[in-house]
Amino acid sequence: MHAIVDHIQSVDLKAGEATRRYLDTLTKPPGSLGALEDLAIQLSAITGELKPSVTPPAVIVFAADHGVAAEGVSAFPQAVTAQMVTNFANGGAAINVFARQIGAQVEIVDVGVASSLILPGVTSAKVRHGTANMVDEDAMQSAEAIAAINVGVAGVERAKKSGAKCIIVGEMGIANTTASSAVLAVLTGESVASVVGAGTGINPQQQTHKVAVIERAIAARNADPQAPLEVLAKLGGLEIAAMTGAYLAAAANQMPAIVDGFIASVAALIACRICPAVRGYLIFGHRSQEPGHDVALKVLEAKPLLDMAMRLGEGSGAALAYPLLQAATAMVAEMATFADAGVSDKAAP
Ligand SMILES: Cc1cc2ncn([C@H]3O[C@H](COP(=O)(O)O)[C@@H](O)[C@H]3O)c2cc1C
Ligand SMILES: O=C(O)c1cccnc1
Repeated sequence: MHAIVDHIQSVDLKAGEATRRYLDTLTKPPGSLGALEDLAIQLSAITGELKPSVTPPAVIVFAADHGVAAEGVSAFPQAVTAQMVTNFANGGAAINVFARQIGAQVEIVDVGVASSLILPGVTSAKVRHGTANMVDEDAMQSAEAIAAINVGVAGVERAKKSGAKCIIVGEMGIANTTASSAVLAVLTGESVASVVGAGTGINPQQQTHKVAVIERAIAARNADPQAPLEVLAKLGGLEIAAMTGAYLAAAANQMPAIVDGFIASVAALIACRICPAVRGYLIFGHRSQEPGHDVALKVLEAKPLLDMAMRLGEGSGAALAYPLLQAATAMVAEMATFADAGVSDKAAP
């Protein structure tokens, strides 16, 4: 992990500025393409290029289980994680559909599913068979968290090698909104009640129980809020760690990463706490309905591209936002300038 962090440089603000100036030479009133222009500027800052390409994108879904599922914090049983991994491998999940729509390759990585099932089409990188129940003991050891981060780094490096120009990471792990809420509450100092939501669809009574479980775990683990790796190891998850590693690797390789919903944003926050320069490489795809997402977006000073009232995960909201990145790059690459098209520029005052 330390090796990858050493490779991360801040985004190239000069390249972004050059694109900002170029955008004003294109045949449109200055600034009229709004947030799409900001996106084009950010993509230039990330890649250092005036006319970068974000095609093809790659989707990597990290799957892992959570010991805290035993506390009854999800509407679904733990077995669903492994069952969904099979569904991903068969191409039947929402993320498979959206990935096909945007021409993305999909890699499914088992970084810590509890079951021992080995499936064709699933990359086996199991660090351990799910985390421990964070109410009783640390979710994982620091070395395991680092190993899971490295699984995420390796995933992005494989995607880059196969030609990917944009990274979308997703997750599957029953009870991972519980782990993410715990991590977020500790890292931000916000109350547990303000970050907890319904996840897969628990009722208000179950939600009160979920808050109590997280509060007990936070008190028992006593993680240092200034130590992101410690917070991740004690209260997080293996797939969350892998996503953190993926964002670090995207930044180290000057690749744009589209962040999905709540869980992805918590992983992104951990990456930014480990290395603040990562932030410039992140594009936030959508606003999830999970209430903690707004808290995470606020501390990351992020404005998501879409607001679709979604609360799925898997990378689904990031995949839906991807065509906007394509539009931003096509705008820069293909629009005529005032000079080229013989269109009169703004009248001099
Ligand atoms: C069939 C199914 C498919 C999913 N795909 C993503 N999630 C999402 O729901 C889970 C988090 O919610 P909680 O903390 O309440 O368990 C994660 O696996 C997340 O990716 C799913 C959940 C289910 C049930
Ligand atoms: O926004 C998310 O990432 C999310 C929300 C609910 C359940 N699973 C994921």
